[in-house]
Amino acid sequence: MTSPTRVLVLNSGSSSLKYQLLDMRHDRRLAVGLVERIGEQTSRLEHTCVTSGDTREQDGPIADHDAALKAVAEELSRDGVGLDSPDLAAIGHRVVHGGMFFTEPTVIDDAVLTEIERLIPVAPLHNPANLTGIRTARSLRPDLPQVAVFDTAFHTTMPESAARYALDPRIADRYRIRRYGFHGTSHAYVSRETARLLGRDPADVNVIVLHLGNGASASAVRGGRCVDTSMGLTPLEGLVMGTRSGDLDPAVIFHLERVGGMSMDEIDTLLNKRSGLFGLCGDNDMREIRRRIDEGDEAAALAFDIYIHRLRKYIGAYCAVLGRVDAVAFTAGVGENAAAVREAAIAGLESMGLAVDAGLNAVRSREARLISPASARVAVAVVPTDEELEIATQTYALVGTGGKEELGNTSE
Ligand SMILES: Nc1ncnc2c1ncn2[C@@H]1O[C@H](COP(=O)(O)OP(=O)(O)O)[C@@H](O)[C@H]1O
Ligand SMILES: CC(=O)OP(=O)(O)O
Ligand SMILES: [Mg+2]
Repeated sequence: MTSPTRVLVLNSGSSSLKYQLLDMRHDRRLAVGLVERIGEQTSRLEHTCVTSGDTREQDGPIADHDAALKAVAEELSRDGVGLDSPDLAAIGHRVVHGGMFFTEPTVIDDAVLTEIERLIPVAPLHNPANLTGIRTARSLRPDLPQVAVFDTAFHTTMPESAARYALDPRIADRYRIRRYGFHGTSHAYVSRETARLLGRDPADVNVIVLHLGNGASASAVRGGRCVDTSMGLTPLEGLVMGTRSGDLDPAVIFHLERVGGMSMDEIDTLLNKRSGLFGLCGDNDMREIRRRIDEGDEAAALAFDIYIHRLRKYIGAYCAVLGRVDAVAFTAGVGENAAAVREAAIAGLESMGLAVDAGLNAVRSREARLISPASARVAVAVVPTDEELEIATQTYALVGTGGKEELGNTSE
């Protein structure tokens, strides 16, 4: 019997589940989909069978990630590519926090699950959802290798000068407090694709990657290795995000507790879920914010300005960290789609070799593309991320043909 060549990738977010089924041997996507607003009354599943081009939608409450994955499994079965298929080689899971321990994609066993669980306090929005996805997938196919691909892994190359906070190392080490960074799968993929777009070897290229989704982070990548990134111990540090504050004076927390009378849990919820763009203006979707700005809404305009100001500070900082910058790459929901964000982030930076061509910036496309004028010293690019493809590639490299025997896989 020929070896199975398909990989199912699960990217569980705090309230969403994105998934893709890929055939790695033939380099083909078979199915893609998304479950949104998990846990609310208005959940929605959108499933596309790529081979037939059919899209099916399902509206109605989906209680948790367990129910979401079971609904996805049913959709895949309807297309004849269910989880019971002998063609499935593995399931690859995005796991947000891998701490110090996981620097590589890892086949999941009970010990790995325990370690991911132990990291919940430093990724409270993400690791619980990732764990539910893994447990449900294991219950549906206990015989199949399940692989964890960690958001933190790409950032483990950061030098100590960037990874450490200015804290007494005895305290930092005891509590494993350091800057881990997140969205690493995306930063790795996008920095490599940017080099490819420039027709250069990733080892020779220095890139600033701006991953601007609901969560947002920037990274400085020198020759394919991360040397700094904006998220820290948890995904709260750095840029202004959809609902997260990003950087603030840590004394704000003391002040809210001592003067505002808030509990630590209330402050945690405030900073993670009710801050950022949402906290500033009541909306976390950049499309809605731009629409409100066009109607003259001042709160939306100020939220946009604060978002852009922080982003520009990180671009400047990472120019200094890298010394020589070859490209700035915009990616994820906002970075790929919001031309106004890209324009405002780069405006007036000609002295740093950065500029955006208005015509190129206005083009809408799913392809990686340059948006800087031909004369610019530094390339500015839009490079769509594909965390699922990257997770599938890493998963298949670990358990696909060759690795299978070693793992003692008995899926046939
Ligand atoms: N056409 C668009 N214009 C501006 N912003 C967009 C557009 N499409 C999506 N976005 C932004 O992208 C965000 C989602 O990005 P995404 O990378 O999918 O985030 P996540 O993976 O964190 O859920 C939305 O909240 C919205 O702000
Ligand atoms: C780590 C993180 O912030 O992830 P997301 O953008 O999916 O919330
Ligand atoms: Mg994302």
